[in-house]
Amino acid sequence: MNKTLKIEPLTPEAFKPFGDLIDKESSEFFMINNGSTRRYHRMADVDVADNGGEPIISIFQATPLQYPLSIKMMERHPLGSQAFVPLLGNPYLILVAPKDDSPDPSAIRAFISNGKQGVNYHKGVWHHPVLALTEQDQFLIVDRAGPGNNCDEVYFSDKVQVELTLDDLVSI
Ligand SMILES: NC(=O)N[C@@H](O)C(=O)O
Ligand code: NI
Repeated sequence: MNKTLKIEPLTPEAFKPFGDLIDKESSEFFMINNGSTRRYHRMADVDVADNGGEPIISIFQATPLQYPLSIKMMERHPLGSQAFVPLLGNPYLILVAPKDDSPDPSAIRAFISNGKQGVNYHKGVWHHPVLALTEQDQFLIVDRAGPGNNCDEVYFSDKVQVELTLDDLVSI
């Protein structure tokens, strides 16, 4: 199977099958703190309690991979959600595939965040490990610590060729 992924802009509707957008621009807010602060309330839920899991907050500092990128694998977290919030405002890529026993390479979708949009992968959603586009980019991560295996990785056979190029980046 040969496929070059088309990179799509990140919108709540497009990302809905995979999780939540953590994005002020597409969220409601209400005023708090005597009218000095907007609260963009509950953009996503932290779903990590299965099997005695607890929510944790971490920072990832990521190095960009080489492009064009051949997608060799996808992973999922069967016991919990995983949120990525960009800390430095840089665009980054997101690769996801629908929940299934194994990731369907033909169903992989690529999105680009404008650098102000975070994502919260729902439990069990197949995704590629973080894809920074800027050297040493930083992300706040909210995911799960606890017992049990919470990371399934599936490597594609050599017959599967899924490419990600930056040539046709949607201007965002
Ligand atoms: N392994 C790890 O903590 N990171 C991945 O889950 C990822 O999605 O980047
Ligand atoms: Ni992950």
